[in-house]
Amino acid sequence: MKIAVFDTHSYDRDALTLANQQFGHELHFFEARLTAQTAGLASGFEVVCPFVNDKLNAETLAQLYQVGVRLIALRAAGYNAIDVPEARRLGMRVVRVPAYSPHAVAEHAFALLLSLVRKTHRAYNRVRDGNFALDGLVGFDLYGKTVGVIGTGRIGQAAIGIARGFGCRVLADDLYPDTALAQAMGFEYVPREVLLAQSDVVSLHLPLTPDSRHLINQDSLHGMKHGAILINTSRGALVDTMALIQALKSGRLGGVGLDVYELEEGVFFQNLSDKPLQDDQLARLLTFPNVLITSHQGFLTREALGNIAQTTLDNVSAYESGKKLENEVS
Ligand SMILES: NC(=O)c1ccc[n+]([C@@H]2O[C@H](COP(=O)([O-])OP(=O)(O)OC[C@H]3O[C@@H](n4cnc5c(N)ncnc54)[C@H](O)[C@@H]3O)[C@@H](O)[C@H]2O)c1
Repeated sequence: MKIAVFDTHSYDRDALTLANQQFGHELHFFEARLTAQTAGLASGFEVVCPFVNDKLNAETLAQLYQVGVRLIALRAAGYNAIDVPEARRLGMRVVRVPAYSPHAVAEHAFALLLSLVRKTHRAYNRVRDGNFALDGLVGFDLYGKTVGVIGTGRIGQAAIGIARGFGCRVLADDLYPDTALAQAMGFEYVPREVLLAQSDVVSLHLPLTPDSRHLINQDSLHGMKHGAILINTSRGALVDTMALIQALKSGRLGGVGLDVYELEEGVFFQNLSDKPLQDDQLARLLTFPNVLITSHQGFLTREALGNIAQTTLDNVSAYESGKKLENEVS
């Protein structure tokens, strides 16, 4: 099938082109993000392939429908940027890649955590500047500490496995606790307030939904242990950024690792290095020495990119041959 791939970067093109040798679809790559303004580029395509921050709201969907698009093959897991009920109302189907490498994201969460705990992001710059002093670089052992994991799905479970490997006690919270899993992996489900109050590290691994928006807010931040570290590799809007900045200013939090950010759309995935940063909240976050931000790269491993490409093209082939769409968003 002819597929219009939006928001394409070199790593998407490489992975999709390689995987497509086995499928034989006709791939057209557009660098533009998919919006109401760019939806016209999909004219003549029955399938569009957007990425995680492409905003498929009612306006964009109407434009896509008008130019003949009938399948949205999202090459990501989280579909919070797509108005799925509206797509269904128009008669368009939405497929996604529910799992591609939970380890990629969980390992990235720990990359952020370990850097913050041992201050390697600061040590790296110091040593390169010829400063070999250690003052201000005192960290702490992860061994024996308590890690709180919110969301015990695929990525949460991978994160729990890593935390257990470090010798951490793990507390967890999920809408649907799996006690057999907890027993097998050696962790404990507790009410969220208890998790926040007892954890030295809190890591978020749940989807963004109307219920989970600003789950970490002024109240929950006050309920966290003094000096705790917060890691968010899930979705930016799980955290109220203004409240986070206040908690950092007051010194309550020991560190924050973010791979996602509430207002990342239009900033993350772009090279804006020759322009003044327009987002004052992001600029403020970047001033804290104990904040480490990456630009939504949790998924960016060779394994994950290969799996994303494979499942995306497989989803399109299933649609083309009228098979059941296993990865349809309902
Ligand atoms: N940084 C990245 O590159 C990247 C890549 C992939 C996924 N993600 C994010 O990670 C999230 C988790 O992915 P996953 O594959 O583990 O998903 P999953 O569906 O396997 O697990 C999510 C878990 O969260 C739980 N949950 C849902 N709402 C909750 C709530 N309000 N409170 C407590 N628990 C709740 C669910 O019951 C489920 O167990 C995705 O939704 C996505 O936003 C980020």
